Order: sequence, then C-alpha cells, then structure tokens
Amino acid sequence: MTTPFQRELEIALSAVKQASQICRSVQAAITDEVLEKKDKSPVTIADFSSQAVICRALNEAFPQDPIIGEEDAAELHLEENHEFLEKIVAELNKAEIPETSPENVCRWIDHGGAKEYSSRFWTLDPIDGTKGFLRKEQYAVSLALIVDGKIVLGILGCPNMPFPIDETVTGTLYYTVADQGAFAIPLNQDDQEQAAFPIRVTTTDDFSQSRFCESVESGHSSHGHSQQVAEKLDIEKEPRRLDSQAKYAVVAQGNADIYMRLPTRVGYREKIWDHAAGVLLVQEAGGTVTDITGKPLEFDQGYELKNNQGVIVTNGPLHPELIQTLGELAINE
Ligand SMILES: Nc1ncnc2c1ncn2[C@@H]1O[C@H](COP(=O)(O)OS(=O)(=O)O)[C@@H](OP(=O)(O)O)[C@H]1O
Ligand SMILES: [Mg+2]
Ligand SMILES: [Mg+2]
Ligand SMILES: [Mg+2]
Repeated sequence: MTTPFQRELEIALSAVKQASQICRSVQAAITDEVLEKKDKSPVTIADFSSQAVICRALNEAFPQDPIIGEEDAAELHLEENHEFLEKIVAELNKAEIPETSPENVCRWIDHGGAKEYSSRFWTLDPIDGTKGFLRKEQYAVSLALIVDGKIVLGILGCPNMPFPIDETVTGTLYYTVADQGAFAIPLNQDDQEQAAFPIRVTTTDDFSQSRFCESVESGHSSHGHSQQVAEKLDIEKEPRRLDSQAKYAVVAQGNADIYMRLPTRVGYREKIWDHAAGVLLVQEAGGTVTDITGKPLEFDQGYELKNNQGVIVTNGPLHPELIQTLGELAINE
C-alpha cells in the first residue's frame, strides 16, 4: 500500500531542503542585502531564492496546483533592484538550478502569487521569521498542501534548530502528513527515511510546570497580554522567545507546552503561510491549535485567516483552561 501524498512529500521535502541550504549559504555571507517591502518589513536574497526554487520544483511536478506564497517579483523588475536580482540569480546558479535566468527567476517567484482559495493548493513562506534570519537566530522555510480546506502535508525546514535527539547537530527538517504522525530528520542527512524521528507533545496539565513560547517581536504578538495570562495561570517559567514557525516545532517536540500569538492591533489577520505547516505538525504530534477564542483555524478563506483572531497552540490538556482565561481577561483584538 502506498502512503497518501507520498509523491507530494518526496518532491516537497527535496525542494524545502534545497531552499534551506540556499538560505544557510546566504546567511553565512549576509552583508546589507535587504529590501524593504511596502509594509516596511524586510525581504532578502534568501527569501526570493527560496521561493523561486520551491515554486520551480512544484510547478514542474504539479503544474495544476496553485501556490499561495508570501513574496512576489514586482520589486525585482525595477531597474534600481537589478543588482539584487543578479545576486538571486547567482545563488541559484551556485545551487545548480537548471534554466536559471533573471526572467525565469521572476517567473518562478510569481508562480507563488495565487491569492484565492481553491480545492487543492500549496502555501509557502520561503523564509518565515525574516527578522530572525537577519539576526542569525531561528527561521523556517515553510510549505504546506491544503486539500478541500484541510492541511494534509506540512514541512518546516529549520536550518538553525538543534536536532531534537542530538543537540550537537544543527538544522532540522520537520514533516508531517495528515494521520501519519509528525517527524524530524537532520537537515544534512541524505538517508532521510532511516533517520526519521517521531516527535510528540508533552502531557502535562499543570500550568505551574509549563513553559510557553512566543514571538521575539512584540509587534507580532502582545508580550504584555501573554504576561497577564501567565500570571493568572501561575506559569512560573520564563517564556521562550523565538522567531518563526520554529515555535510550533518546539511545542510539537515537547520543549515547550504552549505557543501564544496574541493580536497586537485591531484588524490584522494572520497569513496562512505563517501557520499551515506548523499547525499540522503540532496536531500530528498530539497537540491542539485554535484561535484565541477556541475556534479552529479556517484554511479555506484565501491567503488570510479571515475568521480567526490570533493563534493558541498547546499540548492539548492545557488548552481549555488557557482559552477560558483569555476570555476572562477579555484578551482579544
Ligand atoms: N502585526 C502582526 N501580527 C502578527 N504577525 C505579523 C504582524 N506583522 C507581521 N507579522 C508576521 O509575523 C511573521 C513572523 O512571525 P514571528 O512569530 O516569527 O515573529 S518574530 O519574527 O518572532 O517577531 C512574519 O512572517 P515573515 O514575514 O515571513 O517573517 C509576518 O508575516
Ligand atoms: Mg512568515
Ligand atoms: Mg516570510
Ligand atoms: Mg515577510
């Protein structure tokens, strides 16, 4: 019997692995190569290279599948960004990506430009936690497949995450397929199947023994509100702050029990590429994910989680009381 989505998994794993390795190589050489997007957030050569490589691979294998990706090539067409585009081309040439040219790179990136919901699509964050990437801390290459509104496959390439059972190994590739469990493999290992390590959330139901994680940037998740929740629930341990969906991985592998993402401003809607892969990883590791009101996240609303506010991730047993406490403290947007 074949595993469901086996071919999708193989192609997506290999693409995310390749993109993660390019990100590593760019990170090792980072100088000041950052563009500022319209919303003032940063984007680097690595974000664009990663999106180009993954969209190219998916387009080749699954030409019918739309991709809702974070980046687009609009800025790269500008004359003033010509050199920046050439640097992306150079990275892809270094990685020996066939048919690399400035035109093809822009085309591949824009292949990830779908915005609307469809019955089967991929969602891609070529670098989640770009600020973490620039600080040389945690970031993730995140890819998920959504079929009929359900996440069926998720991959997180985390080049700076220690491997859960051997902290001397840096770089972990997480993957999950619905109903098949959640796994970690070393990013550098060639024989991936041999090394697949099943990951699992914790089982604690005691908040005083629990640890939560949250964003580094207080603009992405309210640190003040999470502090209030922690005080009310007698959470004694200091929060672990890290960038990107690496937070989902930390909960999925039992290094923290909770991830809180609490709205910082009215009207901001979470983007599906910031969550899809992480959500399935935690669920398949035994945990629970909802928004701050306890509602399931809805991945059939286009590129945003239109009907949800914030995100709450737990090991499961801690979930009901945490949601209740958020309600009691009237923490919403
Ligand atoms: N206001 C607001 N609220 C919530 N989320 C926001 C907000 N603004 C931006 N973003 C998104 O945050 C993504 C990074 O989230 P992180 O949890 O990694 O934050 S942090 O990097 O630790 O600060 C980041 O993803 P990347 O752009 O891929 O890094 C953004 O999509
Ligand atoms: Mg992101
Ligand atoms: Mg990103
Ligand atoms: Mg971004």
